[in-house]
Amino acid sequence: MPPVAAMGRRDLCETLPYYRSYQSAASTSNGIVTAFMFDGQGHCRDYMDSTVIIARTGGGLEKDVKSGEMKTKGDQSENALIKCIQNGVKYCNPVVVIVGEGNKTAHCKIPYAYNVVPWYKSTDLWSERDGAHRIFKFRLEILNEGEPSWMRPVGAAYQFKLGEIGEPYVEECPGCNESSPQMYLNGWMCLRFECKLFWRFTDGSTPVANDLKYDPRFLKKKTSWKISKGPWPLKPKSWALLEQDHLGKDVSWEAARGICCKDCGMCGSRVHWDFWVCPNTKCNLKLSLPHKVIQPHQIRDWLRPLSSAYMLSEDYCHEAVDCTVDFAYNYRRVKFEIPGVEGWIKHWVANETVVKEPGGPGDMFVSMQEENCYLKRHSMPHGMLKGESSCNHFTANFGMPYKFIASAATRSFEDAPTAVRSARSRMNWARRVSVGEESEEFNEVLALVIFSPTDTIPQYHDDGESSLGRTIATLSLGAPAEMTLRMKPGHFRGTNTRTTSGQSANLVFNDKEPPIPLCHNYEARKTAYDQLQALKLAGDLVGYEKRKRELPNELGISNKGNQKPVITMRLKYGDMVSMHGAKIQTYYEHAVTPEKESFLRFALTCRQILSGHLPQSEMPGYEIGRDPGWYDGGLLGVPEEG
Ligand SMILES: O=C(O)CCC(=O)C(=O)O
Ligand SMILES: [Fe+2]
Repeated sequence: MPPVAAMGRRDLCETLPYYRSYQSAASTSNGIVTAFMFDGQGHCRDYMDSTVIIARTGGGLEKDVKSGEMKTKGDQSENALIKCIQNGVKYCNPVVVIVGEGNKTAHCKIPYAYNVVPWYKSTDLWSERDGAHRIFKFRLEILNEGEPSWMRPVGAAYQFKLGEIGEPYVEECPGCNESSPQMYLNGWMCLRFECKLFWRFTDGSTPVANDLKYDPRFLKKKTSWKISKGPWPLKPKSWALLEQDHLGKDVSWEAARGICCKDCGMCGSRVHWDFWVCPNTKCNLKLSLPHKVIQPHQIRDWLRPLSSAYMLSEDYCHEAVDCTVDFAYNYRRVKFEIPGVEGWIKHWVANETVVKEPGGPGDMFVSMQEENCYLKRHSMPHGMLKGESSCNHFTANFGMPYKFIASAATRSFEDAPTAVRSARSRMNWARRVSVGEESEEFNEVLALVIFSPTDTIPQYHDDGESSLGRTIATLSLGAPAEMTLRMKPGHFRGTNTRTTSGQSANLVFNDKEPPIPLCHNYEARKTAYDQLQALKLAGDLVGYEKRKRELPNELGISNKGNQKPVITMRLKYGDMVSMHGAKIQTYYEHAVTPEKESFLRFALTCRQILSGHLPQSEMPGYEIGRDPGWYDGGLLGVPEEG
């Protein structure tokens, strides 16, 4: 059995530090290749046994229309991968090999979707011809022949040991005066692409591709390296399981990714926030993941100390956005109104009185770390990779089901951690004081963990759909993050059509909603929109469709480029953002990016899910009662002024 294996690409790439390549076969960084994957159809002269591999480098292939096979498209160039292989030969850097179940070259049983074979030496890199084109080939040789390998066929005929057949035959090229080994039994030839005698036998003839047979002296040569061990254990120790000497490291994205089972070697992504289960059903090892609780004061920015006065706003917005500020209940409230969009966005900047109140954001942050929050990376059904795919961020949903999470994974408020219940109550209070007592109560809370600035989580999205009420509120706990709002591409540019050519002739004018101020070419699009509506009203549907196709060209509408954010809010510990008005979600989208790597941030977002819109099959099996919460932010003393 392989020392390390995986059932899917996500599990593999999230677990192995030496294999982080989701698409290409080689995993490279900083001029080195750390691992090669051999999966699928190889090249006709590819070779693989338990000690030697010969392959062509990937790239430069295209699908043959007739046979469906991948064929060489043009000359391969000396790209970054070639440099990495050259470096491997030059600096004696060993590489790991991963054999996929689709491999057609290995003559052994391939147990799992992906299987790790211990270290190899990169020994040779040379050029050949494939039809009229140049290709690169390389040879790998096992680093430690004495180590048992799962690739060795049991009971197979005798296999020559490396070096047993003798040294390869070496000849000096009369064209370039360079010496090189004979690679094919058919005869010696110079395999330096630059040489005028490249790809020719000494009698001047050129090889017949399918007749070429490797010279066993070259194939089974033993390359002398002074090392016989790879630099790292093949089964990596996960960051999540190590003693942490640096607070917050156990919640870094690197620690959150995946774990290699210490018992069976199966790689598995970390799907649950607080535990890990081996995906190998014959093993099922379950590990609880240690976490050192981060106290609120440990992530405060000492350049921005908290006090019981009103804290600063570090927000900014487009000059056309109407921005007003008021001070209430210990919050500086910055209200943004976007031209043409009914509703508002309000940033509630919290002070120390709020953050430190008993049961307040400080205690909630600790509760989210100490209590069972059921946080999980939910699966993405239409992933492109082999095996399971999932979102990068950990979420948990409580109360009514919400679009991002299957109803089966939603839990009742009775099951929710204290922080989730008090967040609901706190945000219901904020809703009552800013929208009105009679507004619909929040009946759903989505908890979300964000910790890596490289992963803007969630990516630009809106929080609106027909089953949602008009108000959304979110509470930030932990490290600061930046929330940005921008107009959706289709509304900003005036077309939803995507064309690969980017030609405006193929685009269709977007008239689902009228254009609004701040969109591209507003005035002209508004006039065009009114004309289109008039055609529709007059029943001229042919004219209407024709105009929809003519307008993008006339108005210079393209489907390229992204629009800039119109509102940027720096969300700090205990801050809330409320958004009121359905059209904000129709026209605008938002994203939240954490600022500091490795430091934890939770967002608790409340929504009103209108039950009438959910099919009976998606209704939860529990009652969602009224919020029993008592929270009243008005009971806290406010800063004294004057
Ligand atoms: O991270 C946040 O503060 C907001 C998260 C969000 O946009 C959402 O849950 O829909
Ligand atoms: Fe959102």
